[in-house]
Amino acid sequence: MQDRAVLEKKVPASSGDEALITLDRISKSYGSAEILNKVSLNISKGEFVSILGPSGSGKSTLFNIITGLVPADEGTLHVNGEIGYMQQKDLLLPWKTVLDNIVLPLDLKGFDKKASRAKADALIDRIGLRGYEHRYPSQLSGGMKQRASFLRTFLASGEIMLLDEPFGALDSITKGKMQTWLLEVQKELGVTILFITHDIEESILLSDRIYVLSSRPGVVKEEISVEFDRSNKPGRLLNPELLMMKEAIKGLL
Ligand SMILES: Nc1ncnc2c1ncn2[C@@H]1O[C@H](COP(=O)(O)OP(=O)(O)OP(=O)(O)O)[C@@H](O)[C@H]1O
Repeated sequence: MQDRAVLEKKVPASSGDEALITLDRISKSYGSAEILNKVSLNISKGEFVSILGPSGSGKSTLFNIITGLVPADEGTLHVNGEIGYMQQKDLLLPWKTVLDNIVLPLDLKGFDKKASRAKADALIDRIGLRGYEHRYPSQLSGGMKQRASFLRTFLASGEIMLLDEPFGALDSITKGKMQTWLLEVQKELGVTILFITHDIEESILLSDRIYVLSSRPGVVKEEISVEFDRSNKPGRLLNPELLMMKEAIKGLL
């Protein structure tokens, strides 16, 4: 008999490099289409891990399984902490102000409105939106909207963030700025990030580890550790070993 996927939630531990998410041989099909085949991966506290794969390799399906939105057919899943899921689009509500959008999940959970707003306000400077908190999403640039969406996800979850191609729709200059910003903010807030991308360079720039997923069905082809200085972003991309890594990853996809 096949194992059913199990979602197990435990109380998060305060320290150590324990695994926050562990997937063991997760498989998923839609009808006769096999989307994921025995995908195993893990992410420990404080890590930045990317799932890199071509369009249609099942990356978003994997996130939907981790968050419990979609059941897996086979395999086991352990989640140790609160997960926040930021999807490709910012999904800000156009009729609410930036601040009201950011605190929306807290309002929905029934938290004290004043306290939630104070909590968000304390982080508005950090996401570079001071002066914009009472504006509407249509008055913000693409990068600003993604930063607002990031803070909303962070406040709602706080510990493990699943980011599904958050910079996919941004121009390359804004994307570069957002990548630098994300690394800084991850360090400051101490969050663990699982990140979806189909951009090889982006995965090398941001990640501690990369899982390379093949297409049809999604299979983990390689797990790569990126052991380079992440504080020096431009230097990272010019590092000859990283250029070789980029070429090697290209060969896998
Ligand atoms: N609910 C569903 N029913 C049927 N097929 C689905 C469903 N959700 C996803 N699929 C199919 O599963 C495959 C993988 O989709 P998924 O969105 O997970 O890939 P992805 O790697 O995230 O792609 P992209 O990079 O384009 O977002 C696609 O072929 C998609 O059409």
